[in-house]
Amino acid sequence: MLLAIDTGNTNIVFGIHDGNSWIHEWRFETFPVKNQIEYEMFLRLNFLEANLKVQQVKGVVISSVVPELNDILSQFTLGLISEKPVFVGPKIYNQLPISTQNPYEIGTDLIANAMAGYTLYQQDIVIVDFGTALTFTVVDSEGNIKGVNIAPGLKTAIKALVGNTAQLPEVPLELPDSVIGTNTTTAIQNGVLWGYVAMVEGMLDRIQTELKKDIKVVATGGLSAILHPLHERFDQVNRHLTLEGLRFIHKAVTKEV
Ligand SMILES: Nc1ncnc2c1ncn2[C@@H]1O[C@H](COP(=O)(O)OP(=O)(O)O)[C@@H](O)[C@H]1O
Ligand SMILES: CC(C)(COP(=O)(O)O)[C@@H](O)C(=O)NCCC(=O)O
Ligand SMILES: [K+]
Repeated sequence: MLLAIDTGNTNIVFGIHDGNSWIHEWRFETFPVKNQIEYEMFLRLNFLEANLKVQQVKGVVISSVVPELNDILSQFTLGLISEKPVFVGPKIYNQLPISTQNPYEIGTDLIANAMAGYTLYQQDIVIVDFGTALTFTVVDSEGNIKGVNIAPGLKTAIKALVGNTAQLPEVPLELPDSVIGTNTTTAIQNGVLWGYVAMVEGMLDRIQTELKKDIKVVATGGLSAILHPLHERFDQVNRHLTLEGLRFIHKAVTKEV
């Protein structure tokens, strides 16, 4: 069994892969940061509930875009599992079939997304990740990461709006049927959510125009289901794409299946 840890700015996702599929996915909020023992307790409890033994884990792979957590994460996994974790970062990039122009200026979750996109499809692809940030990662059919675009994620955009205005409230992340808002709630929902539908469509169009070719689009991330009108524009929504990428990275680095 493989334990893959995807540490984002909102959630730490712990995925357990049994060689065939992701049999468990546990989410733990990233902030406030906890100590080693709390992460260990969280995992041990989940293992217990899932009727699994920690000793069944034969490999660990970790991505973190929250540097203050890096040491805590590798330390606590070493306390549980003697296998040294594969920590995604520039030091291991030369062992991967993908390449990036700027290894110190790309999130390791985006490296994982690119690795999954390349390994699964081996064609020009853009991965749209709806997390705390909304990211577009463009990878060509040879595995070269052409570039990345970063925008505020859906919740992040609404939080910024609410935080910077006196009268605007938090609203549910639901797309109204009519694109013209008729009250405060639908005004914000339309402005942000339909606005983001248009932004994602426009961004994909511009990427294709610049590359002068059709490019496959795969969506992932906790908020990938919200903008459902985009789903006809996506070739696929794959909620496990980042975990998949981590699994492929672990495989490439350890040469294990
Ligand atoms: N299974 C889920 N169902 C609905 N919303 C989710 C789920 N998982 C995550 N989210 C929401 O999606 C947002 C982004 O999550 P995620 O993609 O995990 O972000 P990050 O990788 O930046 O930590 C979060 O605000 C979270 O509340
Ligand atoms: C773009 C991100 C904030 C996305 O994070 P997430 O939404 O998954 O929490 C993350 O990949 C990151 O911090 N990247 C660093 C990019 C850079 O150093 O240029
Ligand atoms: K993420």
